[in-house]
Amino acid sequence: MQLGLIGLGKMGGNMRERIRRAGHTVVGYDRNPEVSDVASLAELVDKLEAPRTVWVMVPAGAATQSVVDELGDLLSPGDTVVDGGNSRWTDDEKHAEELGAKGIGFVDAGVSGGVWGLKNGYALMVGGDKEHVDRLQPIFEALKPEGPYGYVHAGKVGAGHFSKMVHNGIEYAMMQAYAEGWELLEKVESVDSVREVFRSWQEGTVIRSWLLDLAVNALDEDEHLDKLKGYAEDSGEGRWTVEAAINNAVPLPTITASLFARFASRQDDSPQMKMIAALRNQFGGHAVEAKK
Ligand SMILES: O=C(O)[C@H](O)[C@@H](O)[C@H](O)[C@H](O)COP(=O)(O)O
Repeated sequence: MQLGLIGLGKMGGNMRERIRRAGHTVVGYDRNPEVSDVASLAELVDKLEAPRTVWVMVPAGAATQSVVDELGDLLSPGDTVVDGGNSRWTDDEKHAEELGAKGIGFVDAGVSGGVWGLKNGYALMVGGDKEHVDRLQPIFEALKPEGPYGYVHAGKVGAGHFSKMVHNGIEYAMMQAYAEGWELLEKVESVDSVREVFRSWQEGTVIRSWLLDLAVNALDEDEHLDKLKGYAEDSGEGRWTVEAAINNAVPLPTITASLFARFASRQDDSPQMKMIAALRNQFGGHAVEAKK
């Protein structure tokens, strides 16, 4: 099958390789000419036979919107666009409507696997109409892991990205739980090597997981994580998970706390703890530490 693939960064570049290894033809476009197969989106569209399928793998938000807009002008009725980025699910309905008005199909695909996807495959959570999703089956087969799972047609447009968003919310909470356990173990003198405790958990325990394996990898590289600053960014999906929970009145205390822990990591000196120190001092005369 032929596929146009837009965005050849860490994810898209490896996906092009995995799809090619499965015997398909991929025409890739990236703003960086060194990795791009064609010079423009128009050339990419020209190189594909109708009905075309074009997979968008660029950052969520404005970048994805601008590519979808351009594709809406370049593609023809009967073609299909797939958004495989970490887009907000509410953008999917908009994109499906905008493209649908021109007779172009739209599929949203949540893609998980990170930099390991080329080797292990990418887990895919897909949303869209069956006719559009079915057309993409050969590509989904090429990308997904080899086992029986790792792919789901989760529902209508938006369901793929909504599922991936919740996956990422769970990812935040699991990482936070391992991180908290690690910090506590590091604190006590009775444990000789936290790394070896983590390693022992990789087999037989209730909490074994790929994230745990990756934590052991990280500790093998830097046993006490001395080389890192305790600072974590977020790309949006944790926030959207919490927003969706509020909109649906679903309690998500753990995922919400793990998102807020990242915000706290970006503060060198906590403004709210200043207020707490000030109030303890006001009502109880408790000592405060002066800023140096
Ligand atoms: O399943 C995955 O492969 C990851 O979740 C992937 O999608 C990415 O690493 C996250 O988007 C990072 O998200 P944050 O920047 O929000 O931690």
